[in-house]
Formats: sequence, C-alpha cells, structure tokens
Amino acid sequence: MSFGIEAASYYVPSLYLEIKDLAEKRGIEPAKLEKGLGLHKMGLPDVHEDAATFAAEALLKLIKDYSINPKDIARIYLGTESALDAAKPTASYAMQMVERVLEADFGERVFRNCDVVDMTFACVGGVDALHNALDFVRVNPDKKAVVIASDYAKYELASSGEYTQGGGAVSLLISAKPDLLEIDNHWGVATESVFDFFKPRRQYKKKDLIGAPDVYPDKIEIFTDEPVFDGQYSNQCYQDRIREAYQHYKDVTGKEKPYQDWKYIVFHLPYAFHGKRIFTEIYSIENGFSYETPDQQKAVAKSEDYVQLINQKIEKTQRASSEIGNMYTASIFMAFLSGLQTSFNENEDLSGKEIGFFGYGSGSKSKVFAGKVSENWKKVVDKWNLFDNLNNRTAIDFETYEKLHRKRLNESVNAGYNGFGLDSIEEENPVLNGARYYSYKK
Ligand SMILES: CC(C)(COP(=O)([O-])OP(=O)([O-])OC[C@H]1O[C@@H](n2cnc3c(N)ncnc32)[C@H](O)[C@@H]1OP(=O)([O-])[O-])[C@@H](O)C(=O)NCCC(=O)NCCSC(=O)C[C@@](C)(O)CC(=O)[O-]
Repeated sequence: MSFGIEAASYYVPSLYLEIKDLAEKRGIEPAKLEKGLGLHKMGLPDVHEDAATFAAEALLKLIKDYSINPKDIARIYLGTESALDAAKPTASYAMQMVERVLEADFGERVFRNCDVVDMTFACVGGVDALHNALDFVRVNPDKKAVVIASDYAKYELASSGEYTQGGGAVSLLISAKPDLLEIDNHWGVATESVFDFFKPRRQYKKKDLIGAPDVYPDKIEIFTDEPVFDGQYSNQCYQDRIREAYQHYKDVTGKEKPYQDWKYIVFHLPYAFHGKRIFTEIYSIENGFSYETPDQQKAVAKSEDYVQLINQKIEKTQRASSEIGNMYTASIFMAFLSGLQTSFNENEDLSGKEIGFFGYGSGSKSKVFAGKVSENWKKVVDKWNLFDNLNNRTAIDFETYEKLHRKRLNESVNAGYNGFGLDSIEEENPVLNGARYYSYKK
C-alpha cells in the first residue's frame, strides 16, 4: 500500500509590490535582489487577510476543486508560525470559515468530528504537519487528512529581511490514494536549538506603548509578527541542518548519492535562489571534494557541472518563489507546485520520477524526505494554473505597501474582494476581547 499526496491547492494573496520599487526606495541595487537573490515580486496580504484567511481559502479550494466530501476529512493539521492567538489554533478559525461556506451543501458544523490542530516549528512546521498526517493515514488507511501550510512572512521595514517578505498557503490532501506523489516512509532529521530567527514574546514597558490601558502591569508581553534574526547566521544554520539531515537520510535509506536520482530537488525557499546557493556544500561532499574560502565556494557555484545541476533539478522549483517571496511553512510546498506546474506546462512526463525535499525551520530543524510522482499527477496539476493566477494579481505602490505594513489602512486596497476576510476584532466585550470575526464574500 502506498501513501502520500492525493490532491493539492494553494492560495496566494492578490496584492504584490515589484521588488525593483522596493530596491529603489531603499537604495539597494535592483540587480542584487533580482539577479543575486532571484526576487521579482513580493506577495502581500490585503487589510482583510491573515494566515487564517489564507488557510481557509486554500482549504476551500482543495475541497471544491477535487470534489472532496468534507466529512471524509478526519484531521486537519496546520503548519504555521503566524499564529493569531497563543491558545486558539489558527486552524480552528480557518475550519470554521470553511464550515460556514459548506453549510448549504453539507449542513452545520461539517468538521464536528474532525481533529484540528496547529503545528509550529518555524518554516518546517508544514513538513511536520505532513509527516504526522502521513503517520496518521498509515495507521488508518481508510481515512484522509488535510495538511495546510499558511503564513505571512513579515519583517521590519528597511531590514535585510524586508525584501524576502511574502505570504500565502498550500493545502494537501493526504491519503492511501496518492494521485500526485507517493511519499516514502524514510525521514532524515537534524535538530539543534539555536537563535538564528525567532519571534519572542517581547516585554515592553507600558509607557512605551501609546494608549496602553491602565489594567496592564508595568511590563506587558505582546506578540509581534516580526522576527528577531541574524541573516548570515541563519544561512549557516540552514546549511548545517540540511547537511546533517541529508546524512541521516542516507543512513536511514542506505542510499549513497540520493539526490542524483531526484528529478527535482525541492527546498524550503526563504527567497528564490537560496536552495541553489546553499546546496554547493552537499554537492561538494557528495562529489568527493571540499572548499575553504568564499571564493572557492563561488567557483563551485559557477562550475559547468553545478550550473547544469541547477538548470535540471532546481531552477523550475524557484519560479513561483521569485513571484511571491517567502511563504515560511508553505514555501517548500509552493516550490514543489512550481516544479510540477512548469513540467505540466512544458508537456513533460514526470510519472514515476523521484522528487527529493529539504525542509528547514529556524530554531532549528531540517527534514529530508522523498517521493515518487504518481501516474495520475496531471489530473491533479490540471486544476492549478499557478503562473496564470500569479499574473492576475494587483500591483501596489510603495506608499500603499508601507501603510499596509504599518497597519495604517482602514479599508482593503481591493475593497471589492471575493472570499474570506477579517471583519473585526472584539474590543468592547471583555470576555471576548481579541476574538476575531470573519465572513465570506461571494
Ligand atoms: C537572506 C539574507 C541573509 C540575504 O542577505 P543579503 O545580505 O541581502 O544578501 P547576500 O549578501 O547574502 O547575497 C546577495 C547575493 O547577491 C549577489 N549580488 C550583489 N549585488 C549584485 C549585483 N549588482 N548583481 C548581481 N548579483 C549581485 C551577491 O553576489 C550574492 O550572491 P552570491 O554570489 O553570494 O550567490 C537576508 O535577506 C536576510 O537576512 N533574510 C531573512 C532571513 C533569511 O531569509 N534567512 C535564510 C535562511 S534561514 C530560513 O530559511 C528560515 C526562515 C527565514 O525562512 C524562517 C523560518 O524558518 O521560519
């Protein structure tokens, strides 16, 4: 019996900022961002959007596009690091939004008996959700689970992370009928606790917070959606963890050079070119040589053989990331969709081809795993139209972007939007303080 991904969907917010507009305003050479890091556009949530609406959109689309009976979904595992609440899972918000839309066809509370939960480990939380969903269906082969990875990657204005921002969600139906990808039960794992990128509950003095009500103690804890990070150190941690997890994967599988058999090497992409920049180390180890200096590393990156490897195994998986930016938990799955959509558009047959994955989450953990593309894959990909949809988004100017970022816009940029949106956050009723209310516009 085989297990894996039966169907997949995604949601990308409809607004974007051209990277060259950001570069110009921040005094950065556009070529550094476009040719150095592979960035073209940055996907951004509108005023009414957040990680819960992204997740709800991706879940509803999955159910509708593949005519899934929602009552057949036994679990919904949501990988996210953009939690809206420290106790109530974002998955519970997303699930309820979708339940209400499905009410007309399936009756009230269609997910009443569904086991719904969030999983958090920075960007690898979506892979953790997938791993656990697969374990669940392996034990219960007659059941189906949904994995959603949903995030808004937000950094401080003018920081070195700003140009890597992005957001959106990917949803996957996991079952014993893997029409898209059969996933092997071999996992390479590497973990080390580090501070490369994290989102602490920072303490602020009340006097620093304009308008803080008197009921708070002198120091209060608040959540922030912007991380504390050290960019170059995070690159190093990523490189170290994927090397260790890949070695573990080789130990577990007994394979000597697994990536050489992979049609695509799919990475967690914090920005489009990250995978190809970081993979030189594993490539060198596997090919029996090493480098010491940055110049030697660059020589490897530019070598004919390595460039060929990028063109064959990585480049197509980068394309969506260049148009969206970091999607945190969803990035690795979007890279997978990008590769498959490109092959589909180019009429390539992927049936039976093996695909390898390098997940990474700051803080830090990597998971390496692989799967085989199923014979029915085209039927699944047929629903995506990924690049057409990315071309249909709305560009915003830099001033609007800054206002959105600072939460200074009261109305959605796309005021006539369709779909899920946040209506309000409770402020009046003390026993509901902070509750979020959403609705669906047809
Ligand atoms: C990602 C960094 C570190 C990049 O940091 P940076 O300082 O902007 O860029 P850089 O100096 O590392 O690289 C610039 C590249 O552009 C090239 N360049 C320069 N000028 C030109 C030019 N004129 N024309 C053409 N190319 C040019 C330059 O040569 C170089 O390419 P290389 O040759 O080294 O491959 C930064 O944006 C950052 O701090 N981002 C936030 C953290 C991050 O994304 N870290 C990545 C690894 S950790 C991770 O993936 C986890 C994460 C972040 O997703 C979070 C989670 O797990 O939850």
